[in-house]
Amino acid sequence: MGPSSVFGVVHQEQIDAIYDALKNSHFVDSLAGFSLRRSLMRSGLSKSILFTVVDKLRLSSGKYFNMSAISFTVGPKNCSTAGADVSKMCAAHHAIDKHVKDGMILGIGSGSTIVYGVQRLAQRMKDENLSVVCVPTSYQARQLIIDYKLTLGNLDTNPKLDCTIDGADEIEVGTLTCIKGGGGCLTQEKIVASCSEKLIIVADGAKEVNRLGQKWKKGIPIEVIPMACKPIQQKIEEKYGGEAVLRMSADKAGPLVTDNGNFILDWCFPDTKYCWSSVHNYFKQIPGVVETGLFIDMTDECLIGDPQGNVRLLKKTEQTLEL
Ligand SMILES: O=C[C@H](O)[C@H](O)[C@H](O)COP(=O)(O)O
Repeated sequence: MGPSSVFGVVHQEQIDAIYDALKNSHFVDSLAGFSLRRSLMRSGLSKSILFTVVDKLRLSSGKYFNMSAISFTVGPKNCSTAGADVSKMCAAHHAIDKHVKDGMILGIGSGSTIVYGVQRLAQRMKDENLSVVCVPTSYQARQLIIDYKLTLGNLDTNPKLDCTIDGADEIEVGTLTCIKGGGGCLTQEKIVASCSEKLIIVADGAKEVNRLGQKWKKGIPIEVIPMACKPIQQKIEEKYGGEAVLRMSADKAGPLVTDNGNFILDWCFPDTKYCWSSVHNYFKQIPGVVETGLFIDMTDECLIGDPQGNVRLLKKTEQTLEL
């Protein structure tokens, strides 16, 4: 156990891990500004850890840091997540800096990575007095837009978007085909992306694979109308094998209900050699299937962050296989 501070017990190992992950990162330069107190309210970390890390960063760089960005960098109990979250943050910051321009209609994706993007956008809006309309892809995204006082749009008033920035669960290098929906959001994400000039995916390196399914073992999310769930399950398993599992809610008894009032089947596929467009088309023609989490030929570029604060650009280099 580490030394005590006015805020309680300080866990030295956790502090060192967070500090090491942050100190050489390029985004440290962009962290100035937000009020310490407001940011602490959002933080999952203890005050002792946050204050100690920020003091170390402040001393080593002579800058004042945005605590909200730092507070989202690690989980409160497990500092091994620091690397992945620094990677997500760098990718999301880079995407906002590179793609967001004044006057834009921007789609805001869902998940944990996009939170960093919204934070960066809020900062840019303030610093540069930008005017950007944000169209959400989920209830979570809508709430983020409201919380960060961004301008909330929708597809009725803004049916054409300049760009959408979103996360992904797995990305196939070469084709940039993605699996999305691990957090239960996929249908609205796909609708908004389909209305956008560009779809930019932001992620950490753990999501990159040569073939879908190499790392993501939770299956392809498929949003279904609840009363059609059982027959859809059977049809999928008969056609392709594997198991289509009804996703259960973590905090309520029973199935997870999506933002659209539907269920999700996670199809855990037995192989990695599929023609994904055929699989997607087969699923889509089953009555009751609303959408699949396969994003094929939609992504324009992926920005992949690493724990050192570098961001790599992935472009599409291969055609998607067609039957
Ligand atoms: O349902 C969730 C969305 O498709 C997310 O964009 C995806 O799961 C990636 O989320 P995260 O950024 O948390 O890895």
